[in-house]
Amino acid sequence: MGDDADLNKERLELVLEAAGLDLWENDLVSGQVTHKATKTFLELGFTEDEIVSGVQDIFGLFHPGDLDMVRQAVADHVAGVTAQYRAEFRLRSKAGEWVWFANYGRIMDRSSDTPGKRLIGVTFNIHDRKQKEDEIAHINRQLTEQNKLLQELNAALELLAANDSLTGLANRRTLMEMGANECKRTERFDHTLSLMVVDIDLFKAVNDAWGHLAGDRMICAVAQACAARKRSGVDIVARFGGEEFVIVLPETDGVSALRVAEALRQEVAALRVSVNDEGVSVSVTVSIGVATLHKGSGLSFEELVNRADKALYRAKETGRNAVYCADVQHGCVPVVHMLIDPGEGRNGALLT
Ligand SMILES: Nc1nc2c(ncn2[C@@H]2O[C@H](COP(=O)(O)OP(=O)(O)OP(=O)(O)O)[C@@H](O)[C@H]2O)c(=O)[nH]1
Repeated sequence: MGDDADLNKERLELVLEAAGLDLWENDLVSGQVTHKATKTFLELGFTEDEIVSGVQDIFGLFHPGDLDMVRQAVADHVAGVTAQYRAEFRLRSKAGEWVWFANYGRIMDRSSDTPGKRLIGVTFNIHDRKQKEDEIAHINRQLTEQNKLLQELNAALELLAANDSLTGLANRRTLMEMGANECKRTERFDHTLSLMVVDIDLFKAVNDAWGHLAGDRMICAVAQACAARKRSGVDIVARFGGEEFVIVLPETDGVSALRVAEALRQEVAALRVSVNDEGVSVSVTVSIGVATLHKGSGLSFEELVNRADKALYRAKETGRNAVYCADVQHGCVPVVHMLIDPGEGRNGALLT
């Protein structure tokens, strides 16, 4: 029998050693360590003589941030809440460094009057694993931050790719894409679509007289006036080229578009644009060409822009600061009707 016990003890020691486990036993009732976790203490840099023999003394080696969790894990197991006692924690080495260990244990006398007299378990070093977990967590945090940065960069790039950098309006590429979609909607749902091409009059003279910066200010001022007309989520306001803008007005017939264009023309004509920092400001006017698309016209968005452009040229030819309309329904018949306020002579001309 004694031989068997010795053999079993040897076998157990071999298994524990091979698995890197350190056996311990605590008497929770007396608070005494009844089998010391020698290997663990040696790993922590203590000598065998320095190994403490009170459970509270061992708790004194625990990291303050882990202690409550460990106590709770023991209490839960003693109370029968958990089938095993498990905990991961840091112990202070003799040199003062924190080393990660794990405990796995069980009350062996649960059915006795004083359960907790024999809490037996093993301790094993998990420092490398924890360090790797920390490294992975650190890398994950970095990746998350980098992803966030990439998303922000992508959003900024998308904005740059879609918008004009001077005015912030949609750029020509965005206009052509969105405009083509609006044309498809017109065909499919029989919605009337109007479009204006807005061009600053005699803009070169502003550049020549006051410099390009002043020209840029004028472009921005007119861009703002165009954007102010925009029905949010409906209209498209774009910078088409240098001093030329396009406004797409879905669900808008020719007469309504002419009214919008005329209001914009008047609003711009009332503007004063500051051309230097000395307080000098100049007036500005625009010529506007309007074209309207109806279902069945078969026109592409580009063709619609060209029509509005032709009306714009007419406005320029007749003296500028004017609104002209190309009636798409009737093709390119060169007939001019005065549509709005014929008394003024310049505005609201219908060009077919
Ligand atoms: N400041 C500035 N000027 C620009 C920009 N893009 C184009 N231009 C200038 O705009 C001027 C356009 O001149 P024109 O096409 O002759 O037109 P205009 O002087 O407005 O004459 P009309 O259109 O006939 O009334 C050119 O001198 C371009 O160099 C820009 O982004 N900023």
